[in-house]
Amino acid sequence: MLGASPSATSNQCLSKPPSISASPRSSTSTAKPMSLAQLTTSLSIPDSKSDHFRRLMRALVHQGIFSTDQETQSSYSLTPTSQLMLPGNSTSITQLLRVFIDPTTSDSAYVLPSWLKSSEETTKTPFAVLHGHEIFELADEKPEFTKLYNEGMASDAGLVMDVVMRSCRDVFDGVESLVDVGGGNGTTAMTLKKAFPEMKCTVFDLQHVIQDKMEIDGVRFVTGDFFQSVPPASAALLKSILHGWSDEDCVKILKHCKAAIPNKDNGGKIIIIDMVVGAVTDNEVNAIETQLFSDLLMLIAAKGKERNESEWRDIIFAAGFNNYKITPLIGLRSVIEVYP
Ligand SMILES: C[S@@+](CC[C@H](N)C(=O)[O-])C[C@H]1O[C@@H](n2cnc3c(N)ncnc32)[C@H](O)[C@@H]1O
Ligand SMILES: O=c1cc(-c2ccc(O)cc2)oc2c(O)c(O)ccc12
Repeated sequence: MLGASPSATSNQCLSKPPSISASPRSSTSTAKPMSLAQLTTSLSIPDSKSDHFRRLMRALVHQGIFSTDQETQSSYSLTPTSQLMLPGNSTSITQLLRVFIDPTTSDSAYVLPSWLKSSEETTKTPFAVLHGHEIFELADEKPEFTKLYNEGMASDAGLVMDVVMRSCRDVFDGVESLVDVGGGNGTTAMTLKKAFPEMKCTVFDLQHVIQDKMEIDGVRFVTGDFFQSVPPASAALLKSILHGWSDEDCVKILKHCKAAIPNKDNGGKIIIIDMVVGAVTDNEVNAIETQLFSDLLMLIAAKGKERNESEWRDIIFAAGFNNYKITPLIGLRSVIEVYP
């Protein structure tokens, strides 16, 4: 077990959560329903396959990806879920879904049965058993997958930061400078810089992600390894980082973040955006099921796990922090503010 458990606060900040369906900013989100014939024509599906396609649509309607009029079932409309897959808007998560279904990711699942039975494979993920490298070590061998992965994470950042900015932006009030630890291509930091122009924002990530970027739209880019050190700032942001690492690794990363921010008397804080298993807003159908499937993705593709509050508390206090506050967001994620 990791450390003792001082007091902590849990908070549901979303008395009036923003609706996901109101989120995508695209003219097509008000698209008219389409008949089966219109769909097959626009997708170049021949008449001979029309009934096969209807069966696919029937399953997708059942899944909530599309809706149809109950009586005639003759036309199909977008749902809030499919609106999140529309191309060309900042909250589209199509690229993230492409990461999940890419064989580089999904084929790792087939390694799980033999991996579970083997006592030798505890240091490598099923992903690494299949590919010979962990996901962040593939840049040289599979540059197209690494590009897709980084774009997928950026698309996730577009959606999640839209929700954060509309429901919890006060989390960032008064933060003079912020380092986005493992900040990817800078989507999150650029959203923050737009919302808080006075904030000094730094994106910190591995060399193959930062490449030769120095500064974009006032956001600074710095290459490094969060297992060595983290650049100093008033606040350190960890979005979708810690779920990818073991408890021991998380404690190391958090300790480096603690060293990078001001101490208790000078207002430093860590802002974690990740899942807290079980912490979901009231209006979420199947949210916990989706969190548990995300945990299985971490099982095959990373050394981490999706954590419940008690597991978060253990690593936060083991890294020497004194308090934390959890704010569940609409969707699957929470914001965890962590104080020295
Ligand atoms: C799951 S992605 C999250 C990206 C971004 N925070 C977001 O939510 O869109 C993890 C990020 O951590 C970076 N990363 C992995 N290992 C790292 C290390 N040792 N030091 C710095 N960054 C690292 C990856 O390159 C990647 O950009
Ligand atoms: O393969 C992944 C996927 C993620 C991921 C999934 C869904 C999201 O909304 C955000 C991120 O994160 C990963 C990660 O943090 C890691 O260390 C390895 C693999 C993945």
